Amino acid sequence: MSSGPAAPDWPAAPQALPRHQGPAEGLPLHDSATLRRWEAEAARGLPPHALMARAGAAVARLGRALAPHARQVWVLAGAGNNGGDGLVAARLLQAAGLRVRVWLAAEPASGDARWALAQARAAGLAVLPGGPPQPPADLGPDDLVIDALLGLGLSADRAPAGPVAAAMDALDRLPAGILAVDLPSGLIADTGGCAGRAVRARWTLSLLGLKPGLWTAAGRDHAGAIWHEDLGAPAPAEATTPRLLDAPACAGRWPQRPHAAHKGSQGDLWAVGGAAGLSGAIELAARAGLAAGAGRIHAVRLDPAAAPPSHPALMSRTPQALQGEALARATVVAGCGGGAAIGAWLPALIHGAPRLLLDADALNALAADPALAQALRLRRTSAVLTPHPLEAARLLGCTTEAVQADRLAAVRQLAQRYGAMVVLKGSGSVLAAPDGRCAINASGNAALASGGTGDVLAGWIGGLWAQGLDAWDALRLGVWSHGAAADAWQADRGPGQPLDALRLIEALQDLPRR
Ligand SMILES: NC(=O)C1=CN([C@@H]2O[C@H](COP(=O)(O)OP(=O)(O)OC[C@H]3O[C@@H](n4cnc5c(N)ncnc54)[C@H](OP(=O)(O)O)[C@@H]3O)[C@@H](O)[C@H]2O)[C@@H](O)CC1
Ligand SMILES: [K+]
Repeated sequence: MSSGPAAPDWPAAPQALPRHQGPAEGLPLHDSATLRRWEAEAARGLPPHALMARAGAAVARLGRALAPHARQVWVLAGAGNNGGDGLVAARLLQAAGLRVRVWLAAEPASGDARWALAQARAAGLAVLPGGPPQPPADLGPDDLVIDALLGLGLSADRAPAGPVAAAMDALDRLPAGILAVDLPSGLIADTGGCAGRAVRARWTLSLLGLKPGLWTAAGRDHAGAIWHEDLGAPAPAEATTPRLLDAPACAGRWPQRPHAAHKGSQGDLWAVGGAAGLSGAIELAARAGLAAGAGRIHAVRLDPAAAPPSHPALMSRTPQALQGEALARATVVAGCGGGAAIGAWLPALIHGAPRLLLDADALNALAADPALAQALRLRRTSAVLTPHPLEAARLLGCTTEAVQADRLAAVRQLAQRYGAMVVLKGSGSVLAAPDGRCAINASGNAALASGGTGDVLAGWIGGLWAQGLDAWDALRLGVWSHGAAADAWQADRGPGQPLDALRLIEALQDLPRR
């Protein structure tokens, strides 16, 4: 007979899934209102406390896997159901033989969390609400900390104060890895903003459904590596539910390159910009289009005094060359380094280019001229806009802060207002189409925060689009692979180094096309 601790009563629940598993169009990302509704519906068909029991078991199981050498665990639990999940995990981890200490913010109010507390106490855990959050003195780097302070029930409009704030202070100073339950406490599930502040976790186990805020705005900096546990009740998704844009969502979507391909079969890309002093931007876009595999690349300088492209495979053109047959066949990337001069050419491009991507100064021209916006809306074929937050704010007539406060809402509004597909760049780029589809990009890192990487993105998307992909696929693949190239580059070097735009193009060429 075993003399060790009793085996924990792991309730039956599906294994936690690594994040790269899901349907081809991408894992659904659910907003908090939808999850609340779904939680209530799922709970109706289950025995009492089943969802919390499964959630806590999944947290305990993942914690054991992520910190296999942990000897002790410190669980910080709030007074809501997020804390209840933490209390279930605490009980199971203790039953598995770990030394467990629990700090509880206040006496729980909900029935589920009260049940979890009673079970924990019955199992011998000393849990007294309140008191200063004091970590175990000998907590080491291999040990585990569980952040169960705040989850989906966070009130976004008030910064944590009192005991919860004190617990967050304590979490800031710990040597051990932090596993956040459902969300890093303080992170706003729907937007990725922070309610004043948020915990920086090493790992997050997202429960029931994945939340958009884990991947955009401040989410990436706070969530660490993201895991998902659907609690045996995967939330249903609709066509307009945002999707996670990751490697599986892009697999098999690269343009075809048949053996008999020739430059005429791989599309004509025209990069239009290059005002005096800004010719580098257009060259970067054109080179990226070339790297993407477009057949013929034309670099159009709006100012004859601008330097011609230096890459020998690029054709230097005047804007007058882009009309008639050439325009009717073209994929046009307009605005990189375009200066104010691009505005005069936009009506013809909006009217005549079957595939049109607007970036940088073309977006500024669009924001300043309602007639251009109207012409864009009336186009019968797709257009793509690639604003960064400041350009998005100009296009929406609001502040950059307002755009960043709800990036998904902003990109959806842009897609509706301009009748175009839009990527709002920044940490966790968000994408939307006028028909309501949207996505959040999971790839990319801060190495991309350097001059010219946006020009590369525009040309890269254009180069993929020119080869016959549908606009939404070109946008999705282009955004994801741009970030994935930076991730591959960083994986070789570690974080902290910026990636210059020319090296980014090389990294894009090196990316396997699977
Ligand atoms: N839905 C699901 O998918 C499932 C949900 N499950 C779990 O339940 C969690 C949601 O639980 P929940 O609704 O009880 O809310 P929760 O996150 O514990 O927060 C409430 C507590 O926080 C406090 N508080 C709030 N804002 C604050 C602030 N700014 N600053 C300071 N305090 C603040 C608030 O205090 P009060 O407002 O009452 O003063 C109250 O004490 C979810 O994330 C998941 O872990 C799973 O068990 C099963 C499936
Ligand atoms: K949490």
